[in-house]
Amino acid sequence: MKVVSGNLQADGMKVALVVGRFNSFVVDHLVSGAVDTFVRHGGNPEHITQILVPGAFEIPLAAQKVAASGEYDAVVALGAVIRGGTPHFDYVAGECAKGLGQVMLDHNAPVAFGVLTVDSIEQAIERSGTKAGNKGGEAMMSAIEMINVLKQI
Ligand SMILES: Nc1c(NC[C@H](O)[C@H](O)[C@H](O)CO)[nH]c(=O)[nH]c1=O
Ligand SMILES: CC(=O)[C@@H](O)COP(=O)(O)O
Repeated sequence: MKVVSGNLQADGMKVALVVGRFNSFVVDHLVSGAVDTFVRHGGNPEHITQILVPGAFEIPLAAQKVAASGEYDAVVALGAVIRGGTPHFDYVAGECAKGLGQVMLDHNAPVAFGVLTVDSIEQAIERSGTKAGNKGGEAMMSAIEMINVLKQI
């Protein structure tokens, strides 16, 4: 049996971070986690472009334009959607996830989902560099692995 898998070497890669600024007190830590992970795996921080958009709802459109440009090996989407008292959360988080999935398949390009979709500020803090890790770093790791595995298929 032949097994195809991707390693975590990021040297030579160009990555775009598409970042929703909403809840920036959390999102800033996701950005740091993503950049640290890229550098720890051999990537050059100068090969990262950060694109800021208002919130998670706007991330897919910017990600689509980035993917269409063909200038980057992957898009890493970062943001934080925190549930409030109305159904708003479901619309914002749902459209963000759906849109990013669509961009990935339409453009045949890796798109990593580093957007927190959480019920509380506590859950967001836990997942942005404290007790439950850093979802920005995890998303970057997935992007690196996907870039490398797709090269081999
Ligand atoms: N409530 C959150 C939002 N809301 C803003 C939307 O993303 C969007 O910018 C607005 O509706 C204008 O189109 N965004 C987040 O990223 N996180 C939230 O918790
Ligand atoms: C995720 C959201 O959009 C949220 O912050 C909105 O809060 P609310 O439902 O209380 O308006």
